[in-house]
Amino acid sequence: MSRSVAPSATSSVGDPASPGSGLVLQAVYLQHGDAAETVQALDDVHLSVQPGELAAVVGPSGAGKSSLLAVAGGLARPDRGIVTVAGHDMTVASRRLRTSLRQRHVGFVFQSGNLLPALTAVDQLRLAQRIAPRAERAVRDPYELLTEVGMADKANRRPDQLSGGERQRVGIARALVTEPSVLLVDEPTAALDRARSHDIVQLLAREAARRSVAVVMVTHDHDVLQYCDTVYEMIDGKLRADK
Ligand SMILES: Nc1ncnc2c1ncn2[C@@H]1O[C@H](COP(=O)(O)OP(=O)(O)OP(=O)(O)O)[C@@H](O)[C@H]1O
Repeated sequence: MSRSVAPSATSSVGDPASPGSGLVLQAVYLQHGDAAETVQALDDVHLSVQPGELAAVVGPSGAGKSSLLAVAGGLARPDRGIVTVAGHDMTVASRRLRTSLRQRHVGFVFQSGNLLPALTAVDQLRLAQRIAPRAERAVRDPYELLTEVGMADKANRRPDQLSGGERQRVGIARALVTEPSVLLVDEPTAALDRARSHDIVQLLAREAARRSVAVVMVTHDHDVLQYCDTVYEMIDGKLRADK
């Protein structure tokens, strides 16, 4: 199965908002810059990603994809609009409350895994558990998760003893260890060859479905879109759906 990205006529996409589950963005605007020069990074963005769904976002450099992830994860506050994660408002004024909501409900996976060099794979997961809010700490057995992502036999290796694809697997397991409702994934295949890229995105699709996590993946890799439930294209801050 292969999919192509065909922009729709409007920038309003996704199923109707369903507060209480997954990720919902409604009429979200975000500007960067100052009075002298401003960039409309997000321009009336609507998006709804259900639990268990893997949604891909493609688009040219500077289109607003990272801004979308930042707003979805509560790292940035939009100028206008609504962002909810598992029914929780991520646009709340207090930075402290946003941080707490992010720790409880959002997981991030970065381009290169973003692992700590000195820690073994299993310790990366243990540390994530330790710094999570109390309620999320003991929810998953790190070894069980590493087994699930195919890394059981390398649980005691440090990042420099792992391949790029293996580091990415550990990064995914680490993001899932606190059982987030939403997983935000930035270019997970950028450093991988074709076969490893397919493995990683298939793993994301499987984990999204198995754990009922709403996953948003930013990617330039059109080759892996076949594993995604939905594909969106971002251009000049506007999000459009794949037909
Ligand atoms: N802190 C900032 N100050 C000013 N402009 C910014 C800032 N951050 C991002 N921008 C601008 O906002 C727009 C969207 O940037 P963003 O990083 O979201 O794009 P992107 O689609 O993720 O790009 P890439 O694929 O290159 O990572 C770009 O025009 C960028 O130059």
